[in-house]
Amino acid sequence: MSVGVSLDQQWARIRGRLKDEVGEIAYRSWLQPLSVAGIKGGEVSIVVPTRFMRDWVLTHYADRIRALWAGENPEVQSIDVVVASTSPPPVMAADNDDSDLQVIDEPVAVPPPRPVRPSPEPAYAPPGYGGSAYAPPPYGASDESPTAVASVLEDRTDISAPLDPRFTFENFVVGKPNELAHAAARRVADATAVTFNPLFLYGGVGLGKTHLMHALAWQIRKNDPNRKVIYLSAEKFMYQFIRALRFKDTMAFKQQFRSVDVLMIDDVQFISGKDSTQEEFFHTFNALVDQNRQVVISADKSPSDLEGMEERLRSRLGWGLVADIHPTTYELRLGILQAKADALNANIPLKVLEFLAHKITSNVRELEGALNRIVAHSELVGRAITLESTQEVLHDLLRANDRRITIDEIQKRVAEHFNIRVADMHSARRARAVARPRQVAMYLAKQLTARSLPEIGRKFGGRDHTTVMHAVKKVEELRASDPSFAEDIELLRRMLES
Ligand SMILES: Nc1ncnc2c1ncn2[C@@H]1O[C@H](COP(=O)(O)OP(=O)(O)OP(=O)(O)O)[C@@H](O)[C@H]1O
Repeated sequence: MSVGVSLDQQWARIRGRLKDEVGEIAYRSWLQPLSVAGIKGGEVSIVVPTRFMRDWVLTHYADRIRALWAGENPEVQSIDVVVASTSPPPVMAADNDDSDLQVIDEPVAVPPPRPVRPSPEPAYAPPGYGGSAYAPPPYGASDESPTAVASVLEDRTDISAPLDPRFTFENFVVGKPNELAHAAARRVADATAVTFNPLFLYGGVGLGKTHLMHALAWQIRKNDPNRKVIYLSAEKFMYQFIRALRFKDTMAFKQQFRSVDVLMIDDVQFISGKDSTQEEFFHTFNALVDQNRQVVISADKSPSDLEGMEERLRSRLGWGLVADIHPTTYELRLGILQAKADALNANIPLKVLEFLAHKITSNVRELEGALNRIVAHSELVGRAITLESTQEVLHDLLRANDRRITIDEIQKRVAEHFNIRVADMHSARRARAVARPRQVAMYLAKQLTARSLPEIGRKFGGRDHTTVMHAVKKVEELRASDPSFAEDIELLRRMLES
């Protein structure tokens, strides 16, 4: 039949339209590997390399492909999507628009299934058939790279990551900054029915997200050992997914993840910008939530702030309960230090713990590291822990933790505290209600930053350094004579330092 070439051209045009409509990444993932075997009785046969891809194309793109075909060729009424296999398909190469397209009169011959797991090869490219029709799905952004895939091939451990025995609820110290996240994790762990789904925990580095996730998983396992809980990092999720693609094993991958009672994914920000992993994650997530299975996610930012995440995923992640872990306060740091010192059975003077809680404000991981260092040092040299030895042993860490508080921050905090406008810090107004907070801010700027008096003056509406000196003196006097004023200042200082 002479229509072969025109069918070829039609398919090329349809592919062009699809690419424009769905975008480069989705096109390369799901549509580029498609090829057309022919047309028979008004039905176009489309060949895909895997069953997973067939399911995907049928659910996501079939209607559109059919409509585009009907637009191109009035003869077309339906499409059929079939899985190809190891032998070269009797079709045009998806990437080779010059090849002739055969029109077939027989149903597409579907070659026997390919082995599910070819033996791992060092090379990234999957074994293609005839080197033509199959283009490996792209792995989203550049990080999903051949090297990543290669390293993943070695990793064939259980899908759930091991839980750290130290990360339990019993060992988690609760304070204001983490009380909501802790209560939510406890509720989910002890609930018999799914309450909020997903539970989304977020907070800065080293503030206890992983600890809480593990604690939750331990608790669920303890309450009901039959519940299937999978905990893993988003990074590992991505590697598993890549490996599944690599081995054409995506159905097993899906089944594994979609048959759990509780799915916990840590550090989900890792898949930002990795579009194909996000896509898969999104579907896994939806499938579980639809079946009323519990999903728990952690991240370093709130769902709405996760850049590089697809909008629909971000909004879906925020549907349940979003609980944040705030930076630690002095009290929480001290509480954590005391708990860890007890656990280590170490005899550490309270003033050393207070000193550490005051100085190491970055995160709990560093705080713990500092404690371990001074304990180890004391054991090695056989001397008791003192404030002096602590300062000596930790001098590098302490320097790095010298918080650089800015004058802007001080002005903002003080203005908030006294309920005045930040602009009043710079204004010429002399009313007491404004002038006193301004003096407090100047005083704190002198105490908490390394700025000189003239520099501070400049930041307060170009005031003279003598004005700053006067403010510092005045605040010191008031602190000495008025305990509630002194308390206010102390509170502000702590807030700024935490
Ligand atoms: N409230 C707490 N009580 C006791 N230990 C804590 C607390 N918060 C954090 N930790 C400890 O601090 C360390 C770091 O915590 P974790 O690994 O959970 O942080 P994270 O928020 O997951 O960090 P990252 O963002 O790097 O993944 C752990 O050893 C953890 O046990």
